[in-house]
Amino acid sequence: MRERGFGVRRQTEVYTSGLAGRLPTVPVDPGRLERAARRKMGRRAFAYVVGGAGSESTIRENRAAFERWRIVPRVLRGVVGRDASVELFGRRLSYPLLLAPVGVLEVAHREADVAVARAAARLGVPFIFSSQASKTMEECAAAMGSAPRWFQLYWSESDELVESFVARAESCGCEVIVVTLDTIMLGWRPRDLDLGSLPFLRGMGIAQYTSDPVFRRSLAGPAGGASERPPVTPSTLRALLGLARRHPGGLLRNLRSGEPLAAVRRFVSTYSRTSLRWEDLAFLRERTRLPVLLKGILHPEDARIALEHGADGVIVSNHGGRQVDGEIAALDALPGVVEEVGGRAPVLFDSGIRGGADVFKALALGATAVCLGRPYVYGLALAGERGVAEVVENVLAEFDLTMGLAGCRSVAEISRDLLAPAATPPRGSRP
Ligand SMILES: Cc1cc2nc3c(=O)[nH]c(=O)nc-3n(C[C@H](O)[C@H](O)[C@H](O)COP(=O)(O)O)c2cc1C
Ligand SMILES: O=C(O)C(=O)c1ccccc1
Repeated sequence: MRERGFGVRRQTEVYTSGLAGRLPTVPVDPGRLERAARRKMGRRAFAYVVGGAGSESTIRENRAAFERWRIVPRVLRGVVGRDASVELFGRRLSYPLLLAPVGVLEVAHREADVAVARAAARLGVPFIFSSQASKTMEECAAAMGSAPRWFQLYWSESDELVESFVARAESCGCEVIVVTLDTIMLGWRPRDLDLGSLPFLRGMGIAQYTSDPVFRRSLAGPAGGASERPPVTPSTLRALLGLARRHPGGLLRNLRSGEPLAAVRRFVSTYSRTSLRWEDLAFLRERTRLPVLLKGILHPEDARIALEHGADGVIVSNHGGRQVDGEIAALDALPGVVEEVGGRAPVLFDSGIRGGADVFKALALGATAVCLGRPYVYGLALAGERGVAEVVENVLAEFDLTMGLAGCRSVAEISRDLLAPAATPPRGSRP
């Protein structure tokens, strides 16, 4: 989509617009970006996005791990015409970057996933649709033309729902199914707990479910709970009003039918299957010809078992530190997984990518490509589609510059010997 050298032109553009007195729409510095989003977003919304499990030591560790590696550039290598493209599952991508699946994007912006889909399509960066999206995969796909998109699956208790999601993803033109394995239960998140965010979040991020024929059918029967009435307290009334407003079918009719509440209850009881085991992957394998990628792999042994069970690749990730407090930094887990996989399949990476130099380090440690998470959500909160596009462009521009300044003309040249361990342990690190 974008030609080579885009990053360099972009940097020139940034300076030129700076000279002309024009400022970027969203802060370029990741720390300032996060702080600007905090000021703009409601406190529950921001806490949900920024927050993590327990003491948030995993979030800090994700960043500290990047600081423990330093880049050792090579010079005089002729870096004109740099090519940052990579081939992934039969498609050549201009950059080794994707947008991570992020649920509940309506907390950041009214247009939510659709704004992200438009920005991603404009840049040719694949967008991984979340199972917990605020807009349906069909709406997002329609906003993307033929640009690349993938689908992330939370494996439901219901086999039929899993089948339906996968079939819908295929018809929407998704090219890869990503199965997230680290969130079979939601982590312990003190920020959300202390703010009492549950009623705020209830009923959000369930668009893929409420638009699904299998899910809707399951609401009709007695088990759907549509006939149950909650006790009416001010807080249930507020939650119900919010829910009814967010669901198609008119406020009053919705409230009378009890359907929104039933949908939430059904969602909570079916979105995830804690009994899932390796053997279950065969079910998915039999139902799709798309490549299947397992997200949330940290142990090298699990990477090996994943390939034995027919996975087409893995994503090394700790869910941005949102699931297990005290977990290994995703970047520290990367080399072990890369070694175990031994080039047999792509190894993607996320958790802690904040700028282009981070992309470079992850690639030097063996990642095939990386996923950007929270930063694009902050761009979305600040300026919708344009904000997302700017955040992504900034990461790409910095990556392109880092490549060139480190003496690399292609992604294949980003090798392990261009990194050295930091001589001193990291002091504070940027968020
Ligand atoms: C608000 C929020 C919601 C998320 N929702 C999902 C999701 O629905 N599915 C999923 O696989 N990962 C989800 N993730 C995890 C991201 O895909 C990714 O692993 C994580 O954001 C990477 O960490 P980073 O943002 O610190 O770089 C979510 C992350 C955040 C911050
Ligand atoms: O918050 C998350 O990180 C996430 O992945 C999720 C999981 C289930 C429901 C909503 C979000």
